[in-house]
Amino acid sequence: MKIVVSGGGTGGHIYPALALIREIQKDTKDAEFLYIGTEKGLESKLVTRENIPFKSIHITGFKRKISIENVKTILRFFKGVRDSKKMLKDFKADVVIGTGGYVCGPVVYAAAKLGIPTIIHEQNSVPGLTNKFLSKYVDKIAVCFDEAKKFFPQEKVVLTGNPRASEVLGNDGIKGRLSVGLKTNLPVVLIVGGSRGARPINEAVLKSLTELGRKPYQVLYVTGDVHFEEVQKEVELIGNPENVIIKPFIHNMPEILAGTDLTIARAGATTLAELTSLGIPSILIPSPYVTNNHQEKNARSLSDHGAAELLLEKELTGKKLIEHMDQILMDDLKLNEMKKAAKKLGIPDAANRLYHLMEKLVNSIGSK
Ligand SMILES: CC(=O)N[C@H]1[C@@H](OP(=O)(O)OP(=O)(O)OC[C@H]2O[C@@H](n3ccc(=O)[nH]c3=O)[C@H](O)[C@@H]2O)O[C@H](CO)[C@@H](O)[C@@H]1O
Repeated sequence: MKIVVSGGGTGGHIYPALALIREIQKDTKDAEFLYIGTEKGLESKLVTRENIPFKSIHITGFKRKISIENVKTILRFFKGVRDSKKMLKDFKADVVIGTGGYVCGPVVYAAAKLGIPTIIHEQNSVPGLTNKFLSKYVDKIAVCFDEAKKFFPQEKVVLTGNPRASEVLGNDGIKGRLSVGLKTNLPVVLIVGGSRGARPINEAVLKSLTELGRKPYQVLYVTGDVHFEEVQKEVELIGNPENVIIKPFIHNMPEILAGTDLTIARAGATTLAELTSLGIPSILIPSPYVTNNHQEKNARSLSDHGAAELLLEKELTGKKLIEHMDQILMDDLKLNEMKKAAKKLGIPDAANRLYHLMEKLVNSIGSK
């Protein structure tokens, strides 16, 4: 089977696509893949390092305000559709799956117009602009939250969960810890601001750095690639405590998560799928800068069930961060309750569910 996957911009759209590819590769040697993304998005780096054939189109996102840029985006969209059609025909795609981000718009639309079976995967509880647009044209819509169903045509929607939830299972946490220089005998707090890092989280962590150095736990603090140098400069002035390891980006996140006791993160949907699948307690600081405030809604779907604590960015300080961490890590009962609550919300077989949906769709169309 020839499978085209498209999704990009940020890790939250790319890692689910990669996890689906790996699930299919585990099951069959007969699948061929083509990933269509943009050169500028994180996908051009992440996909090529996995040795998956990658092609790009040029496309930008819509601005919410009326602007001349939007006219250019419309022109780029139609050019993107033409380029995608050519790529899909040359590759002879049997099915096309979009995992979100604006690059999916022209690719999945082109596939639908060519009569190729199409699926979109929506990670969030509130869908993005591209998936809402595409929902009219695609055959199936895979969602990760029941709350997301109401935004789409009912006959197309299936709850699959996020394939990344499956991929993070069964990894070696000790190997993960050793890979970044963490000790094996102390609890680990992972601090990460989503795939691109988050300045407000970085500021709060820097304010609490000295205090963190006195704690009976260790911290893996991931700054985000673009913020790393700036953070390092500050750290040189403050001093880097021995129990705090600082990295720009983590490429072996499944192993790292397997060795993590508590996570402090933004509330990107893919991160949340990983945390619930593994049953990792978290303190979530949703980004208020996203469409329809969807990260807060994502976060509440965990915090309402006791799987996470919600800390709004407007209330975020270094002191608050440490208080929350201490309260959870110093209380075994609470930690265990949160673990159990998180695990209950996970969909660990999500990759298989999405793969199955894809196979069923291709077979049903093939037999018409
Ligand atoms: C600002 C923005 O628009 N963010 C969106 C984006 O977030 P973002 O790209 O930050 O997505 P998520 O937090 O959902 O997922 C990040 C992914 O990157 C991985 N990772 C992260 C850091 C790192 O160093 N290494 C690493 O591998 C995580 O394990 C996870 O698989 O997509 C999500 C999923 O649609 C949305 O919910 C978010 O609102």
